[in-house]
Amino acid sequence: MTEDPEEGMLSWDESVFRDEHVFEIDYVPETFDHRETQLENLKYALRPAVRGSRPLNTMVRGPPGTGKTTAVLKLFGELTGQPGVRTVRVNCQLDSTRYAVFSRVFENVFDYEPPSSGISFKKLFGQITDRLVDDDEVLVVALDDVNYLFYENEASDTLYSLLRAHEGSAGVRIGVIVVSSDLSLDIMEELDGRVQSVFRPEEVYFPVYDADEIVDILGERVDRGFHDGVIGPQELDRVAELTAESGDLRVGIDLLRRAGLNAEMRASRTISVDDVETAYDKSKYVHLSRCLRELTESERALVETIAEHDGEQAGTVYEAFHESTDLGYTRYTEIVNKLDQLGVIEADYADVEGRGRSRSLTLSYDADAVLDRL
Ligand SMILES: Nc1ncnc2c1ncn2[C@@H]1O[C@H](COP(=O)(O)OP(=O)(O)OP(=O)(O)O)[C@@H](O)[C@H]1O
Repeated sequence: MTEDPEEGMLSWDESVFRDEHVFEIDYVPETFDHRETQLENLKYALRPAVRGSRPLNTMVRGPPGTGKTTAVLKLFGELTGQPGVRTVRVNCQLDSTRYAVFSRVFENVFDYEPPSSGISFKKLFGQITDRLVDDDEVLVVALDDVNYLFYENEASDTLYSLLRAHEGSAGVRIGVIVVSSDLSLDIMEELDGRVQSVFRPEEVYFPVYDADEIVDILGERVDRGFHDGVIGPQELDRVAELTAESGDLRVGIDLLRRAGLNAEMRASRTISVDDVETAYDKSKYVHLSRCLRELTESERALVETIAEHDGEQAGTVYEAFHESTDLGYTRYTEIVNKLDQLGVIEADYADVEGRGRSRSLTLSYDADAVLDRL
């Protein structure tokens, strides 16, 4: 499409963006629609903290990009204004051991990092709990992406220390929110018996947004991020439709930003459906990268094997997988199901001549794109 130089061309200081920052990954949105029930349930669990009591522990689950972290950040933001309540969000991908989690809590409580020479866990723990008691503060810890603590075999110890802190030190009140997007991980099942007996969390589930909800949510971003009239309803619908394929809102946000950049590249003031389609060639990988990021080593190994045997029967893939990892069939099937559920692969039943029904395993993305991101 060509633009009239007088009317449509963008000069250097012109942009389709009113505020490009709202399309960035760490932007916390002002409005947070379609999560009323989840916020209510989380508030219910946290309310005792405001009254100076130990909050209820909570388990937040749901697929990637469904607003779990944002919900926690929003509520923590509100609680920060409340006297006697301290909130700490730990990203367990970065802090994946008990020591690292408590170091992060220490840093929040004391406003400086624990000594780099290293002190024993017991000391670290003691200093934190003493301070909380002295300051008469209730502590709420959100363990975001808690699955990483499980991968490192640190989950039970970490939760045990947090949940039983009040036993060793009178007056300590700590509540825990665990957040997980790994739906194949049975958190309760994986915890030691000693933790299971003290951890009876409230459960809050975050389902994927449907296309109408996505239009609503992204419409808000559009209003804040683009100048008026930059994207029309038809183009926004297409963005929502493509986002709904994975259900990961990050795809939609990235798509809007890239579509805006594409429009600017054509020196246009408005985004066309074509700008959206071209942007999707890149934005669709936002979800893939998010999914690959959280895979364990054996899960990655299977993705790699499937990439080398794309579209082949599950039995054939198993042989190659077993050859390279020595893992058995049960584990193999679990991983296949996880990858299928994440949308990284499609495991479809098909009739195979002479062998009855068998599953064929196909990557949902281009094999090179997957291997590049592994
Ligand atoms: N209801 C909503 N309104 C506005 N923005 C939202 C909403 N839900 C999610 N988002 C946006 O979508 C992106 C992903 O959300 P968030 O990180 O909270 O998801 P998540 O469920 O924690 O994902 P993951 O499990 O992958 O960590 C963020 O940029 C967030 O701002």
